Amino acid sequence: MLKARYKKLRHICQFGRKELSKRLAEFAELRGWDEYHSSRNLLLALVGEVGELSEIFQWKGEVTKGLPNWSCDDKEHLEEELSDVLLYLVCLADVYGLDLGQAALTKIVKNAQK
Ligand SMILES: Nc1ccn([C@H]2C[C@H](O)[C@@H](COP(=O)(O)OP(=O)(O)OP(=O)(O)O)O2)c(=O)n1
Repeated sequence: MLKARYKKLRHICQFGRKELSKRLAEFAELRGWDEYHSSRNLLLALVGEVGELSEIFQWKGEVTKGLPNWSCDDKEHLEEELSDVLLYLVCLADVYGLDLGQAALTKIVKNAQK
């Protein structure tokens, strides 16, 4: 049961990661940004986006799970910043030739064994 669920999750992760990687690679190629997507640049861009994500919560105090009091615009902004972090993370893993979805699933298994 658990094995089947893990297999399904792995399949979904792989599909999602491949789709993201493919679209990101197409986008970068179209704009001629390939040469800028070095490990260093992507890492700095990732940190920058984590900063932008943090700014959303800066000085606001704790938020309620599910963000029931947030406006649609604020939630959309949050979605965008979270996505930017994810996209740079996927780009970075692609530069290293790593399967991030698989690595994350493996890490979850390792965490559970600790
Ligand atoms: N060389 C680049 C530059 C950007 N992007 C993509 C990845 C992110 O999803 C998004 C980040 O774009 P911006 O740096 O313009 O950041 P924001 O979208 O957050 O804009 P702003 O900082 O104006 O809110 O664009 C990319 O793949 N490669």
